[in-house]
Amino acid sequence: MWENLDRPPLDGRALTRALVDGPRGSWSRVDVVARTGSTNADLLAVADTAADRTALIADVQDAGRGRHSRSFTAPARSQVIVSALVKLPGVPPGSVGWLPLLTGVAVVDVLRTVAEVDAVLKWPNDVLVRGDESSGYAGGKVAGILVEVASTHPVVTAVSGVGINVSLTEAELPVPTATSLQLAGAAVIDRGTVVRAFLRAMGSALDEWRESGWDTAPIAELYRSRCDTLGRRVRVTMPGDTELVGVATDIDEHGRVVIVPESGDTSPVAVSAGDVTHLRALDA
Ligand SMILES: O=C(O)CCCC[C@@H]1SC[C@@H]2NC(=O)N[C@@H]21
Repeated sequence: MWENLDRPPLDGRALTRALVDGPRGSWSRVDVVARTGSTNADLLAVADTAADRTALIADVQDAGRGRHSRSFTAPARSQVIVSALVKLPGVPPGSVGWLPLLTGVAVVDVLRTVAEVDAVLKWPNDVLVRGDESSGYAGGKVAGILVEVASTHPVVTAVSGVGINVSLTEAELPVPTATSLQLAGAAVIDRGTVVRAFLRAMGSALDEWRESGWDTAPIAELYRSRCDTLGRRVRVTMPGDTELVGVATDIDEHGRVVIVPESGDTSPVAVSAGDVTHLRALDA
């Protein structure tokens, strides 16, 4: 299944032309490669010397990396695979954690406006398409984001990697809780169109963040209004496999999700890392 290259390739030249230089949200360099192991790993390897705003798009990725050391794989040419190397001179070290959330907002906005699907965020940065009872479509995770920090001195340098499921069929989904733009009935399932819109949106968001003097409050506001975790009953599995069940009430000023536990000590807990599962509300 993985070696089947029947799906159309990306037009690398057109992407580079459209994204390098020009107005707001542009990139210093955009490379499109036919095949690689991991676009995140490739950019991390050149992080010291590469320019700020270097993007790497892969037509096919063989060893994609996911959060918590998981793998991220799919059939050839069925996903948008893109990583962005950014340098954030003068950003307070504690604010770097907003980069994945800023990336998530850019992905959601592009999926809503270009693909016209009902995209939302599950904290911290899984992108879901909401289900639709009337059509029987169950929804699911359509995109994942992995931010890896290359260095913090002298300049914070990080790679933000995004994988979007574009044309996977039901049988090709890696897990039953995943979905793809095609399965969601998206208006656009052309990978070039989606990745181009994403890099423009991400570039503009980075411009605005830098111009604000790395103010995180506007990102927090954008993030909260797109975050489907808020107000829900959730289970959070934290590093070390400790679990917390309660209601997610806020995203705090550090980007942490605030949970009010439903049993034991019910004081709010701010969680900085973990896997969230959206649960059904308890019966009244
Ligand atoms: O959901 C997750 O666990 C995050 C997945 C992130 C996958 C992307 S695909 C482009 C970039 N290169 C990688 O190796 N990983 C990220």
